[in-house]
Amino acid sequence: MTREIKICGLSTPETVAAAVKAGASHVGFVHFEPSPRHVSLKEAASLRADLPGGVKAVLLLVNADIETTATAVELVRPDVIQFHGSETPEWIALVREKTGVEAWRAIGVRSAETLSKSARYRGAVDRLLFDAPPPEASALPGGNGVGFDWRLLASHDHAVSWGLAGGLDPDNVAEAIRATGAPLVDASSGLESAPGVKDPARIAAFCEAARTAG
Ligand SMILES: O=C(O)c1ccccc1N[C@@H]1O[C@H](COP(=O)(O)O)[C@@H](O)[C@H]1O
Repeated sequence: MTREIKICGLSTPETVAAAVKAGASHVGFVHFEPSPRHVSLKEAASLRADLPGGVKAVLLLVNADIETTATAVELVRPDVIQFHGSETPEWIALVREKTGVEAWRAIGVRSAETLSKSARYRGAVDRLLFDAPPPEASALPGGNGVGFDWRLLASHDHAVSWGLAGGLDPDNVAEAIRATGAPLVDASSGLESAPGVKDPARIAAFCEAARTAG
């Protein structure tokens, strides 16, 4: 299987270049002010403009309103919007219909029930991204560097294209792939030397480990 690799929370041309060089299929830009990885729409547009054709730009939004979403699509021209808040299937389907942009919805996986309930996004999204639920004390709905019980995914009958996120790093991504069969893996904080500061060596190691996982 050709496995896709998303490197998220990039904020500099150097780290975007490192992700591209390492073989990422997707690079992600977080537009959410409380995040240490937040980039303005102007910054995201500039980073996106330098991407080579084969690498997809993912813009991460959290419960953005209609104006912000429309401006974001117009300025950044993302290939994908990653909805990482409490966006409903109806809202996402509407945005997708109006913009034509591929839509992913992050789901914080607490239990097998969460997974079965995520089927309500079928038809509204192009991909579900299974992530850990945020720890109680966190101000962020994602990007917390925590994982969840991958065994839940191994026994789940996927009705929608999907990917795996949540606490992935160069040391655990191969095991995560073996445990879940994830067709796409996504990492952010596990590739940093400090919050919001991506480490090119960790990006390269993550991509290599994901590519060569058995
Ligand atoms: O990265 C953030 O700051 C962030 C903020 C708000 C929502 C999601 C966020 N990150 C995304 O969460 C997943 C998992 O991240 P991690 O690897 O556990 O750090 C990934 O898609 C991040 O881009």
